Amino acid sequence: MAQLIAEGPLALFLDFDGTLVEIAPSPGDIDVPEGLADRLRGLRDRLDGRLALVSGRALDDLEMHLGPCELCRAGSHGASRLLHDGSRLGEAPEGLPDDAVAELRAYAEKHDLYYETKSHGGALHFRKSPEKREATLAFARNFAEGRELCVTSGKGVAEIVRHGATKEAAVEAFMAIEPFTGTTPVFIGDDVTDEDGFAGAIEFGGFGVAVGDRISDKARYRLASVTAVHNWLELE
Ligand SMILES: O=P(O)(O)OC[C@H]1O[C@H](O[C@H]2O[C@H](CO)[C@@H](O)[C@H](O)[C@H]2O)[C@H](O)[C@@H](O)[C@@H]1O
Repeated sequence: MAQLIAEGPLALFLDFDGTLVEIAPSPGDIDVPEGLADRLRGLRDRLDGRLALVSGRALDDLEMHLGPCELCRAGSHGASRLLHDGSRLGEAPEGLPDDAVAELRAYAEKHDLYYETKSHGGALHFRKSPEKREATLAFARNFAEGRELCVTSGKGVAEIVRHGATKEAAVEAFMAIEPFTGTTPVFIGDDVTDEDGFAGAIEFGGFGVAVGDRISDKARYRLASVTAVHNWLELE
């Protein structure tokens, strides 16, 4: 980090689950290291404000776990973006219609999955029953077809999202404004949707860093674990 910062102005984009916090059996079970928000604010200051969290979670969910964070942040896979002072960057995300949510909930209940409401879509979690992966993804794809929605898959989850809700779009939105613009972006993430974030970083002359074992198509570097991320970012 110190070497990169010394080489030129750097912007950091950080995924949340699986990157800053360990994956847990269900979304509400994560263990957020004490003082994480404080340490991220320290890193933000070290980067003169050029740090943004980019998560699949809805922003209110992210803040429920982190506390008021005063960081630039994108939630809902990039669809909802706030600046560090809480002002909005771009449009607010649009939720799914009530009948669509009811149908997704009913499917989750019937198949004993956890349904997570998102401000831009919904997520069917099958982490506790990995054998349900293919059937859940097939249902989600079929559901999205014809509704102008699309499906993203992640670790133990099938998510129904609106088109354009990508981490690449989030990187592009932040890189278009001060203090990010003209700097070199680095995106760190562990999951499939982070590939879009890596693409966004590459677009602006930067690079991606993959976390964990997942084979990445686009990342230039790898960090082995959440602990390695904390060490590299000097968040300890
Ligand atoms: O982009 P991220 O910040 O990494 O968010 C991706 C998804 O994270 C959450 O689900 C994942 O983490 C859960 C807790 O560790 C885990 O139980 C689940 O299996 C994972 O898919 C979150 O619930 C989703 O909304 C995010 O999209």
